[in-house]
Amino acid sequence: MIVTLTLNPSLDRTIEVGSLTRGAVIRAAAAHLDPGGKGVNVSRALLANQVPSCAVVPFGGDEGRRLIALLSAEGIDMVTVPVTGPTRSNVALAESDGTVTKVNEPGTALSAAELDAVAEAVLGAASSADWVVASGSLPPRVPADLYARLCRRFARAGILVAVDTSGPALTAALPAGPALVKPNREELAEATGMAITTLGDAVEAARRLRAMGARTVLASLGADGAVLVQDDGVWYGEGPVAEPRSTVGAGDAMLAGFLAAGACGQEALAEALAWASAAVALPGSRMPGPADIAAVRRDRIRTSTADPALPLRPGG
Ligand SMILES: Nc1ncnc2c1ncn2[C@@H]1O[C@H](COP(=O)(O)OP(=O)(O)O)[C@@H](O)[C@H]1O
Ligand SMILES: O=P(O)(O)OC[C@H]1O[C@](O)(COP(=O)(O)O)[C@@H](O)[C@@H]1O
Repeated sequence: MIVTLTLNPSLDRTIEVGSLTRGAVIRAAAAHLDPGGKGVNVSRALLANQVPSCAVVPFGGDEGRRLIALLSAEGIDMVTVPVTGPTRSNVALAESDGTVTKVNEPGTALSAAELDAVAEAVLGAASSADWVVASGSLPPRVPADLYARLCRRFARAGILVAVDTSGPALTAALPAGPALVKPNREELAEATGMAITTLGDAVEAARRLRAMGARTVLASLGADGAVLVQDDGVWYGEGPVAEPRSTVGAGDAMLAGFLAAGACGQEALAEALAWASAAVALPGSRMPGPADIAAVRRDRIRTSTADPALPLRPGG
């Protein structure tokens, strides 16, 4: 069973537009409201594919009640923790060329008592877990080493921890030896101080995260795919998507697919890419189900040992 912890969940509004012009009034082509936050999305993707998961979700205010209602409607198994501050809302502007601009609110601070209540909830839920996924940003004033403390606590219980976050929370978690980290290209560059312009740079940066303590690194590279670096090898893969609809949640779908496939080796990377490609073809942050994943052309998903010279798309 896979427990997810989302300390900073969100209501995710994805607004589809033709293209963005700053200062203009733009008529949206479509809009979607989804439950969100990275760990929540991992549980949503797992549920959509009948993989047992339990989401630990702090929630507050009318926004938080709306979030819980949306998750209940999807049938998510969850442990909810009421908190004082309102749950945040994030906005993603998805352009027709596949570009997504995200505006993520910081969220509201958790009191020490609320943080203890969340920790108790995740410790309780994790008693029968194989994995705990600590995913997403930390709310304001939550200590940056929180994920590190969870990693150490669960390591003592023999529970594997996956961390998907950024900035100081990621840097602080690495020495605690997380079993798996899932940085995107920007987070990989930020954590290592490297410029990531080729696949070789991504592999080297992932190797540096392993040297800092992570056991397995699944680094996602947007449209360029992903690279997997672990004890027994380095693999690269990509899953082209003919018409990208929304990339919001793609990384979370990737992480869910990787865990669902055993979190090790080339086959798990291929499955992760299939889940991510399926997510990108869906609107908003809708998580792909078996039919969406089956529709992904597996012949177009190529995994191989990494070619360091392969250039990545500019910017990324
Ligand atoms: N434009 C795209 N075309 C095809 N696949 C994509 C695209 N954007 C993202 N993906 C897939 O989703 C995965 C995660 O996307 P990425 O943006 O790297 O992570 P995150 O969502 O965590 O920031 C990528 O590794 C890739 O497999
Ligand atoms: O697009 P990604 O990186 O997979 O993350 C999707 C989720 O992350 C969020 O953007 C929140 O990210 P943060 O927790 O890092 O602020 C949610 O709005 C969304 O549900």
